[in-house]
Amino acid sequence: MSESGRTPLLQAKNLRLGHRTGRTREFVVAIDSIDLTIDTGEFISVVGPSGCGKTTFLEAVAGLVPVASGDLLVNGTPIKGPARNRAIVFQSASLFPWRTVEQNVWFGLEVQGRLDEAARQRTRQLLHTVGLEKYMKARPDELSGGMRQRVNLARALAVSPDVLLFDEPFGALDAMTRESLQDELLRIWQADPDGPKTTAVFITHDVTESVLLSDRVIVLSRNPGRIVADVAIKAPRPRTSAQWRLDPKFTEYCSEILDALHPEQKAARQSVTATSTESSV
Ligand SMILES: Nc1ncnc2c1ncn2[C@@H]1O[C@H](COP(=O)(O)OP(=O)(O)OP(=O)(O)O)[C@@H](O)[C@H]1O
Repeated sequence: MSESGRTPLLQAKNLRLGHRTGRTREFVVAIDSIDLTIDTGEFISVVGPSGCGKTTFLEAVAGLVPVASGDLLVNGTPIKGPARNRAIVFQSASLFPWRTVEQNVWFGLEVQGRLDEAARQRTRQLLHTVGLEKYMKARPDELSGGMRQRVNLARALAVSPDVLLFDEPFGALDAMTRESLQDELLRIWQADPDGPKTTAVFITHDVTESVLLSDRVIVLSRNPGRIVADVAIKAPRPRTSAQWRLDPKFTEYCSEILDALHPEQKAARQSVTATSTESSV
């Protein structure tokens, strides 16, 4: 059990990650000496400068990048490779163009040999949740970028993973679509009255997005990535986007995270009286 009394879903202990590159296969460190515990049901965002190792961390949790040293555990078990209990939502929706929307959503269940009536029912329910039930029979090329990303999200949720990994899922969308999908994700995440069963690790460059969605925001330093701040976002759930964005505490959290990201700019930021909350790393 962790301090919160909840079961740790994910644990990193003195974790070091990197990549072998070039002809000499030289090891380049991406993440260094990270200690992190994530509880079941928590929504965690990871922010940090470009190249600090956010994607590398996510890929290691997905089992796509090996652990160089230290430990990386899911449910107390070392991660050795990809597994059913972890699903990724990438920046660009990687849908099969020849399959309909519903066939894309139930793809993971089909691969697992679980495509029964309950799976079809779950698919319909998820498409209703993401507002796409009318498009069940459509092909991906008939959808907008935002709609495709909704299908992507429904597909990841369909396999009921223990942990859902988001690699800047809204990064390629225009500002309005991004905001509406952020609101939607917030709603979906809080839809279960017993609390979310899925744990989320969400990579983003957008500080406001991290504060909007998360229970905690982890701030990484420049390459190699080390944790420089772990900010608990104490906003009650269910929270609504419109209400939470206008709360003065929302701006305070954004400033705290920006200060951790760019300590050299802290004094300049404090001298600006009217600060904008639309901030990217
Ligand atoms: N496949 C790879 N082979 C070699 N080096 C890599 C590979 N992928 C990433 N790196 C290096 O590892 C470091 C961390 O990269 P990573 O993509 O994890 O950072 P990031 O924080 O996600 O960056 P960004 O925000 O720009 O997406 C960088 O120095 C990068 O050049």
